[in-house]
Amino acid sequence: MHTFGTPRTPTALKVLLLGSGELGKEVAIELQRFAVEVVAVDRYANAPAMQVAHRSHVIDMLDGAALRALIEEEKPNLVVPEIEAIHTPTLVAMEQEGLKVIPTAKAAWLTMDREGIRRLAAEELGLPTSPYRFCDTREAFDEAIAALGTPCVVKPVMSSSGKGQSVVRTPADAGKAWDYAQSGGRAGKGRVIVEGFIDFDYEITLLTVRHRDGVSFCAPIGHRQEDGDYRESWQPQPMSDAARASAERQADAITSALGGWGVFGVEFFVRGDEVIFSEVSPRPHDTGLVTLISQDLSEFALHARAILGLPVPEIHLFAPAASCAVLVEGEGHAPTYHGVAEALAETGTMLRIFGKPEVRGRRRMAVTLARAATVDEALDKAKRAAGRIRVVL
Ligand SMILES: Nc1ncnc2c1ncn2[C@@H]1O[C@H](COP(=O)(O)OP(=O)(O)OP(=O)(O)O)[C@@H](O)[C@H]1O
Ligand SMILES: NCC(=O)N[C@@H]1O[C@H](COP(=O)([O-])[O-])[C@@H](O)[C@H]1O
Ligand SMILES: [Mg+2]
Repeated sequence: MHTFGTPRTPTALKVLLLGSGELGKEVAIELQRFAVEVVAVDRYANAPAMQVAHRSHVIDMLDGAALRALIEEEKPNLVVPEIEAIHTPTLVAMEQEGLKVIPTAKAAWLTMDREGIRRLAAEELGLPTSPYRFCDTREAFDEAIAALGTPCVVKPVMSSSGKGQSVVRTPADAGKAWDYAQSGGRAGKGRVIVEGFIDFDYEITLLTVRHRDGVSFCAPIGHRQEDGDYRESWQPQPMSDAARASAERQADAITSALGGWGVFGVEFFVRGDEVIFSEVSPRPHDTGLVTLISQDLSEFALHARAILGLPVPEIHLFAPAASCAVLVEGEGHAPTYHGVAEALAETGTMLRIFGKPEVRGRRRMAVTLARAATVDEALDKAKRAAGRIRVVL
C-alpha cells in the first residue's frame, strides 16, 4: 500500500506513464481520481494522456540513456509502461536499483518482443500456441514459410496494433509480407515471427487482474480484427465451460510467470473447447475499452486499483456491451469531429475522442461504446454510432 498525498507537493504519490495513447489517457484519469501525480511520456507532444496529466515529457523511450535520465529526474514511485516500444533493459537494470515497474520490469521486457513472450509461453510453460519460427534474413524467412506452410502470419517481433503484420496466403505473397514487416515494425528493420495460421471459431481477450488479494478475471471479451488491428469488441463472449476454464488456467499461468500487480490482456484463439494462447499485454488492452461501459470498474480503474495496492472485490458486469473503433485514414493535423450529437442520440451509447494531434496513414482516433439487452444489439448500436462520426483532417 502506498501513502496517498497531494500532487505537486513533496507528499505526492507519483506515477510515470511510459506511453500516452488512448489507453494511458484512461489510466491517467483513474489515477487522478486518487490524486496521484501523473507524469506522461511519449515520443510526440500533446499525446492523449499528456492532455490529462500533471506534466509531460517528449523523449525517445527506446533510448536507454534518455529513459534513465528522465526516471532519475522525476523519481516516480511507480513506472507504468503503456506501450511495448520502451528500452526495457533499462527498466530491468533500474528495478535492481529499487525502481518499481508495473507489473514488473521482466514483464515489460519479455512482452516488448514477441520472441520473449512466445518462448516463455510455449517452451517454458508449455501453453498451446500456433507453430512458429523467428527469422532475420530473407533466406530464413522463405525456409520458415516452407516449413510452416501457407496460410501463415508474419509480424515484426516488435510491433503492435497489426503494424507490419500480414497473412501469407500462398508462397507468392512472401516477398510482399517480408518487405511490409521490414518497414512496419516500431523499431525499424529486423527480426520477424512467422506463425502458422489458426483457423479459430472466435478469439478473446481475457482481462486478468493480479492484485494484493489474488487474481480476478473479467468476463471474456470477444473481438474482430482486420489487418491485425481491432475493429469491434464485445463482452461477454459466450464460451463453453471447458474453454473458459482452460483460458483462465492459461492466463493464470502466464501472468503469474510475469509477476507483479496490474491488469493483463491475455489473448486466445478458441476452436471448440480448444484454447490457443496468442499473446499477452501486461497492461490494459485496446479490446478492453468496452469495459468503459460494461463494468462498474473498467480495466483502467482495475489497473489503477491493482497497481496502487488497493482491493479488487467482485467485478460487476452491468449488461452486454460493445465497442467500435473509429479509424481515420489520410494526412493532417488538428482533426475535427462531426456527428457527435447524432452518435450519442441512442440510449446506452458513449463516445471517447482521444484528441490525437495528427494523422499520417491510418489511426484510431476515437471509440464508441454501447450497452444493450444482447451482445448483438450492443454491437449494432456501437457500429451505428461510429458510423455517424466523421473525422475531418
Ligand atoms: N497465428 C495466427 N492465426 C490466425 N490469426 C492470427 C494469428 N496471429 C494473429 N492473428 C490475427 O491478427 C490479430 C492481431 O495479431 P496480434 O495480436 O499478434 O497483433 P498485435 O500487433 O500484437 O496486435 P495488438 O497490439 O492490437 O494486440 C489477432 O488478434 C488475430 O485476429
Ligand atoms: N494495440 C495496442 C494499442 O491499442 N495501444 C494503444 O494505442 C496507442 C498508440 O496509438 P497510435 O499508434 O495511434 O499512436 C498506445 O499508446 C496505446 O494507448
Ligand atoms: Mg494482439
